[in-house]
Amino acid sequence: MSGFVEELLERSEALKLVCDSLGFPYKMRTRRVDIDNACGLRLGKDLKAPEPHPPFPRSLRDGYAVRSADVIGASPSSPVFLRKCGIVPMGGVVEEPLPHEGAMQIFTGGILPCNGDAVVMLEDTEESGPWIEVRKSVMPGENIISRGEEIATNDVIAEVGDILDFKNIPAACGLGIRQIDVIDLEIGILSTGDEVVDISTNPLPPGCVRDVNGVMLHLLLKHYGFHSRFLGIVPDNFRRLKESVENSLENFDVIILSGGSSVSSRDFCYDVIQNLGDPGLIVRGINMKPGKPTLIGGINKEGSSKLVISLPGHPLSCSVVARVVLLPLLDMMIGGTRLYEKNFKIIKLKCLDDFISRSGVEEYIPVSLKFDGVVPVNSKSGYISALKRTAGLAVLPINRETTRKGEEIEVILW
Ligand SMILES: Nc1nc2c(c(=O)[nH]1)N[C@H]1C(S)=C(S)[C@@H](COP(=O)(O)OP(=O)(O)OC[C@H]3O[C@@H](n4cnc5c(N)ncnc54)[C@H](O)[C@@H]3O)O[C@H]1N2
Ligand code: MOO
Repeated sequence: MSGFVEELLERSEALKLVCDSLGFPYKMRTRRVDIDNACGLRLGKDLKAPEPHPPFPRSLRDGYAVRSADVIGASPSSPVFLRKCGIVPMGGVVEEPLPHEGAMQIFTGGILPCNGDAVVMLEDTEESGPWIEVRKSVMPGENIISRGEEIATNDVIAEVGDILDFKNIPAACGLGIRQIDVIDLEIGILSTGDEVVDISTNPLPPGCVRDVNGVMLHLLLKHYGFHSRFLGIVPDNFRRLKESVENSLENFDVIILSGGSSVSSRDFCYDVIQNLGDPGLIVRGINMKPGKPTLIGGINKEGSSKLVISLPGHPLSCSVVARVVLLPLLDMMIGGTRLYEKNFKIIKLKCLDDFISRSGVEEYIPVSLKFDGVVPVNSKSGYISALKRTAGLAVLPINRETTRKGEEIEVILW
């Protein structure tokens, strides 16, 4: 039994204390994967462009490559005549430079011939025998994209800790990258509680609950780019829990527990984390609602540190603490405060209803998103389906009571 907690840390104080105690950010292990298998993983090293993009100046239009100086002043009433001199083949290059007062036919995406610095669009021209009548002037660089204009060699196209997905993988592919170093972080999940049974249990014995938290944590981590392994359900027994956590720490960098973090005679997470070794328990309780019984600790072992975090058993509370405490810690572990701030985006939205809270504790209220603002989601910490109606969490600061309809509120999006 862990006894009652009088002094609770604020969430931000708790995060800082854990970072300092466990020496975040870590020098992370990485593993190399084919880019085809990288989606949904976290980048382990800054991804640098091996070549510029585009690697050559390309036309953005169908038309004629020209020297812009040759078509100064061209207009429908005063066209300029250029000599037609060949076609730029798609997927190939022309060796001959564009001569003075020459126009070379080019298609969208074609490589600009040497000496050409702009493209006149087809509709601003007329072909007449060996001549191209140009009816519009172009500026240098008009209708083209120059070599390296978007990405120069060695530009960082994604940073350590970024989730690899549809936003950055296509650019990496466009630059010829075939393999990517991703973060190699081993995360284990343990559910605790005599009443918690495997999700395959049917029918459910009276007094039992199927393990919602184990599944939720695994999927939530996956959604945010972390691979985890579910390690089973441990009964409310100090010796069994201690053994499970200690054995798991042999192979995992992070152990996430859920349940058994509160103050009853059946809650053993406190004692287990306290007895881990150095530093053991770092945070005992956070001044937030839900999430008060959150415990955070760790162990410094053979030059590397490991994190153990115990989340509240109630499923909705567990997911809220996972979002606002666990994920920030993982971000800080792999990429420091920079990555945490990048991923912990808070936006201000209009309340379409009153948000009732009490002063003295930071509250996180699940919200659903409407066209012009947010409304609180009707939920209790023991609910298991509230998340599906939840677009984010409204943050009611410690010193704030009710926020009224029409006022702005800060929201962390899922
Ligand atoms: N006297 C007090 N009682 C409670 C306090 C308190 O301050 N004083 N805090 C309450 C709060 S807040 C929370 S949150 C819970 C957290 O307690 P635990 O972390 O010890 O969680 P348990 O008691 O083990 O479980 C709570 C609840 O959640 C169910 N549960 C647990 N694990 C799972 C799982 N993997 N999947 C689905 N459901 C799970 C469990 O059966 C309980 O119903 O304590 C309050 N009490
Ligand atoms: O803190 Mo409990 O986590 O409010 O439901």
